[in-house]
Amino acid sequence: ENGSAAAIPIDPRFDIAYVTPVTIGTPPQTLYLDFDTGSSDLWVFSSHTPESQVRGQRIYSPEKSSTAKLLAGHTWSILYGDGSGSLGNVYTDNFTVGGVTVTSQAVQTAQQVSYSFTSQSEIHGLVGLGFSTLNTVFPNGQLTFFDNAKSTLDSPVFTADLKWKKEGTYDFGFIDETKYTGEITYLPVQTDPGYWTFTSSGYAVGDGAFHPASIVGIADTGTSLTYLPAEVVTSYWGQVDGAVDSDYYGGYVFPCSSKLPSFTFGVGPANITIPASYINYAQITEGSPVCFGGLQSSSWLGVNIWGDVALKAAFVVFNGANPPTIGWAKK
Ligand SMILES: O=C(CCCl)NNC1=[NH+]CCN1
Repeated sequence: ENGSAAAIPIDPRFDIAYVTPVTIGTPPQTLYLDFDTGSSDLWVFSSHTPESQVRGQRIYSPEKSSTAKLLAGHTWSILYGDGSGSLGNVYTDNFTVGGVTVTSQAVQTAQQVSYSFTSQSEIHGLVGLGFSTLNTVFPNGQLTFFDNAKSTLDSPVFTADLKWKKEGTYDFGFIDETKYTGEITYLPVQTDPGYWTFTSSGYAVGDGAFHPASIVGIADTGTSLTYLPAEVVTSYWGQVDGAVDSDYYGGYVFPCSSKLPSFTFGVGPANITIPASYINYAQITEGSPVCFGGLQSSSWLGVNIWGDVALKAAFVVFNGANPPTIGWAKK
């Protein structure tokens, strides 16, 4: 059975993250979760989360679900690239997204969450869509929702159609031809250690020359911005009046009044262009004349991340066949 679910930006001002409605248990409990191709744990705020760490989030209460079963002796603990994290224990229960149901999905209930999760009331947990090898449940790693659902889908794929300051969609099991233009370019995926890792064929700043390069990075719906090698982002921000790489603000900032170029990245023989407006990410604080860039250096990260700023410029196919591939199309 295929499915389709909304990807809703959690903030009307800028696209920090996108959440998608899911139901868990019997009777169904609805939560809004952040679908994250950059990790592989499905965890939720729960009745096991200390109330001091819950600030407006909906919670999953396994004790209120007749189909919930404790996965005895199993725990989990995850740390994300941005320093946020959470930990807890594990149940299995019925899990439905956009009409696709997995019975006995591992649902990781949080017993601790870091402050950045506590402070974001619109995110009630995450659904990892990376490869299951990254799952942190101990002693037995669990399968992602997509790995569990794959065999019931018409095709072992899911697609991301994220949008700038608008609601997009995640589709499961099929490719909706109305959501993109031209052809989809498929690239090989390196599945070790478990991210959707692919190699971009280069970049261009605005209308400038295309620079062939091999940029190895991950397609990560769970990261807001895009982090690329220092020489790439330096050549981009060098074209922006007043842009500086600020230690104080923790990245490239620029005068909100400055004109930004677009950014184009290669996907095989094709390319995707990120409009300048997507890279004008946000004012430092409400009303500030200082703006924070959506394109930042990856040098401190150790990995290049094609986050939402890049993904929302494309229609992206996460093909879970053997071998997996990733498809990119303009839209
Ligand atoms: O952790 C990462 C980066 C992996 Cl290199 N992405 N996913 C995510 N989820 C919450 C914050 N970031």
